Amino acid sequence: MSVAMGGDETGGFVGDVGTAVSKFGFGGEDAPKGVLSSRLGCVFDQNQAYVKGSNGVPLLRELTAEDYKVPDDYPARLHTRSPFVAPPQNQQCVAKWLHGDVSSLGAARFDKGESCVVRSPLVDGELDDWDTIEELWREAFERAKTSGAEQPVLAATPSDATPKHRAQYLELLFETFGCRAAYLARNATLAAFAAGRASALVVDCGAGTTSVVPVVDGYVLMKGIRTSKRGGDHVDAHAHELLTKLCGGTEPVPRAAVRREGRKTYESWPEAFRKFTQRETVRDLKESYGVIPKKWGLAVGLKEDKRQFFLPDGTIVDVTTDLVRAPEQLFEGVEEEEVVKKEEEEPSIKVVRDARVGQRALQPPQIQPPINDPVVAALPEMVKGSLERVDVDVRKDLLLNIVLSGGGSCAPGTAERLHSDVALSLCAPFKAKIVAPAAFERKFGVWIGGSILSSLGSFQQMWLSKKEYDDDGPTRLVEGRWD
Ligand SMILES: Nc1ncnc2c1ncn2[C@@H]1O[C@H](COP(=O)(O)OP(=O)(O)OP(=O)(O)O)[C@@H](O)[C@H]1O
Repeated sequence: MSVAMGGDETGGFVGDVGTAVSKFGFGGEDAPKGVLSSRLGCVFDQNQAYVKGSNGVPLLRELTAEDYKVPDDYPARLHTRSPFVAPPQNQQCVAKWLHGDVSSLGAARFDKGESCVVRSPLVDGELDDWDTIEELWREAFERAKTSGAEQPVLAATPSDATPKHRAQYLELLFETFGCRAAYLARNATLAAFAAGRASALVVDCGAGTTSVVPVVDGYVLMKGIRTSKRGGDHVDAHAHELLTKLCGGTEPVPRAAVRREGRKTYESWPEAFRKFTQRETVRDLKESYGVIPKKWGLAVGLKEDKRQFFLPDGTIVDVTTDLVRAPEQLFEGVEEEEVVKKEEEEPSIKVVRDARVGQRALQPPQIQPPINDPVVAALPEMVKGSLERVDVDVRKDLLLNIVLSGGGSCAPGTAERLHSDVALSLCAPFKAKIVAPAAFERKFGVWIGGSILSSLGSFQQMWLSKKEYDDDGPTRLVEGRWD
């Protein structure tokens, strides 16, 4: 039995936890009330850890040297998955979460000889760190002065979230937060709703990943999902490299180090934390200077007021066109073996985008490799690959409704470039239309879609009640109802 909510009770509390930014607020409103950084500083209790007891129940015990052993896959993770400090093997007790300016707060900890790791709720687009997800919801409820018991809660999940992760999400909402009613919606469906469409091909450029997701009549066509690890974080890493070269090989000094007089401890910060703080400067630069040429191969001019950039320590950098074009990385595909080569011998990276687009324009459509294949595909290729996986009948409609969503799609020129490259790679008589909402709506599109959905009168019977949860359990509910 579903909970029917009527009258003033429509709306609920809506949350979209992202890799870099989490958005929370009340359904029915135009914008999220709270926009929180998803990257949280985490200070562990130095002496205690949770370990699994024989019956699976978490036990608290003193840490041993064994717990601090760096996992075997540490360097690989550092490079390919997350730029942050890896926690010890066993899960330690969190002594304190740091919200807000994690760089400064973390730096202060290091000054005092304490440690701080930075954690993110998603890794490679997958819900990964449930402690961080819980903490973000807790903080959001507190700031909004509400709770799961007071009103229904709608949570946005990645479009390709697995049933296991969706069941875990339900457990979190019903058991940890005592929700009386909840609903899980997929990101792409919500972004399409926000753009006023029930059917669309949603191109979501987030921080951790970029995905292309076909949505038809409000349902995600799972087989058509294409995901790439090239998101805003990847662009930041690329811009970081270019900026360091421009500074003569010296890494930019992070703001947190400048504020802390003389930056005495800066060099001794752990490598991963230093990178995290440096990326903030790079992100500022990318968001205020970054552009994508409207057509492939087009030159980019530097505006008079955007030829120089002030680093936090006062150094002035002469900006280059390569640097402002960093967001163009989303349109470039690279073979994974070549990425590996790049680590060993610097200039061997080969961009395959131009070759591919040029050839594909003359060739009939080809069968694409499977979803999440080892190729880091360029955005237009992902669009094409996604369309090739869905029914021929819906392709035309999807092509006329390519909806841009996510903060990473806000770089000027993204919509025009996508249109140009998609037209070039399609070689079919189809026309493509890009729906590019205003930057604000792109950044918060998923949340806005959740806000619209949760306040529709016809949606109120869709909430899942606590009784249903208790009767069926999360796994059965997820399988039977949402997947
Ligand atoms: N004007 C801009 N130009 C380029 N990138 C931008 C701009 N504004 C924001 N971004 C980038 O968008 C990303 C954040 O977008 P968004 O909030 O959609 O991601 P997220 O939801 O946290 O990540 P994900 O969807 O991968 O989980 C960051 O990488 C940010 O730097």
